[in-house]
Amino acid sequence: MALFSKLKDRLFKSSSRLDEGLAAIVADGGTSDRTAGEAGDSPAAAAPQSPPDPFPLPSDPAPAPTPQEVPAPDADPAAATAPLEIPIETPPSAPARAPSTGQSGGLVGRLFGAKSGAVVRRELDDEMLEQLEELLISADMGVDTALRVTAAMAEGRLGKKLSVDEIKALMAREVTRIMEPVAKPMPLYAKTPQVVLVVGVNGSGKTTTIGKLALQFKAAGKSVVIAAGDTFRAAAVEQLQVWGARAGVPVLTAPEGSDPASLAFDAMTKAEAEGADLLLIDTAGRLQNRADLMEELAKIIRVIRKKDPSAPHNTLLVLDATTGQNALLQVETFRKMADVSGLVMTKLDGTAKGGVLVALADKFGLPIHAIGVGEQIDDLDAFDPADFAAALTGGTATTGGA
Ligand SMILES: Nc1nc2c(ncn2[C@@H]2O[C@H](COP(=O)(O)OP(=O)(O)OP(=O)(O)O)[C@@H](O)[C@H]2O)c(=O)[nH]1
Repeated sequence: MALFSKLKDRLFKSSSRLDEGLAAIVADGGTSDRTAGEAGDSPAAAAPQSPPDPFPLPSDPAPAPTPQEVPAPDADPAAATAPLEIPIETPPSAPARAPSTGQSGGLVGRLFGAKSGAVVRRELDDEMLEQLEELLISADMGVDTALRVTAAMAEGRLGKKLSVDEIKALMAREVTRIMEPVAKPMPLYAKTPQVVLVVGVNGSGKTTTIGKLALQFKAAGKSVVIAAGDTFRAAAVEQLQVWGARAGVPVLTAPEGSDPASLAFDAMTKAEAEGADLLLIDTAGRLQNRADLMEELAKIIRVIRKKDPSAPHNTLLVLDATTGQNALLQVETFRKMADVSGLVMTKLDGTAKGGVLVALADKFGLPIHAIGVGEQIDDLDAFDPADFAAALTGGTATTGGA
């Protein structure tokens, strides 16, 4: 399945929450404008059961995101940050999903002109802005970011009448603006082996993400080695072996309970000897005992620097999007333990908390290298801000500068 359609389908929960909330906000004090050329009196025309797909995709499957080479003299940075070129047409003024109440003449039906062929618009005032803020906070965007987004939406528009679709498009544009600077694939360096330390709390999706990354790097022609650094949990090591086998990448393990730093050192030696391009090191994620974990990570870093003072070249923090605002705390905590260089957000499929990505981008500005949109090995996508914003808001894919 191509990237955007997957994201659009799977971020359904976030966008449906925003859809419903926006419909209610606009209905609260909005008035109908009958507009020429919009839905007519026929219920079939007014409340389409299958609205045209606002984001048609090319028939060819999209290629797996290709990691960016750094330094890459001929590389086009724009192409690198948006590895998938998906043509997006401007959708007609239809909601992303057919409003289920459209035929009943209920709230959403009225909004989308089910009976009257009219579009409901509401004047943008302070009260409406407050309601929009609350809606964004409920989608886990956080107070500060929600305020910033609504303030930008209001700029020059106070007193104007806006429809649900117009608000969605504005919202998507502001979200895109915030997200564009952080959409960066994980850089690849000329020096090998490139050491990638993968950190994050247990259950965030580290193992799965390492398997997915290994497959993508391998598909890009890189030789990859994985080190199972959570040596205290046999189950974690076994899982990583399963993912290594799926990706066709060797997984180096050490006896249960042995020193993870010593495994990391051995893995470096082996990766060097084998001329591997990348070494992905899994780590434990027991935040319950923060001091131990901090010491363990510090030791791994100390030891691999004996082999290569510039390592680790990337420290990826894997965050579970379903944890919502807690992801912000995890970033703060892991930044104290390691020099986090980028994020991978997992479980964006089926969460109503996708807004936390916007809060993360706004607060920390750390690159988002990839997003997990499912449990299968190919469910790791490059992060595309406009597609994300459209999927989150149910609005129109657009660029921040638009
Ligand atoms: N839906 C969905 N599930 C995911 C995604 N990424 C990981 N998971 C699931 O999340 C659960 C935990 O993933 P793991 O990769 O084992 O997480 P971990 O951080 O390695 O956890 P520990 O092994 O406990 O340290 C598994 O059931 C995965 O299938 C994703 O993008 N989407």
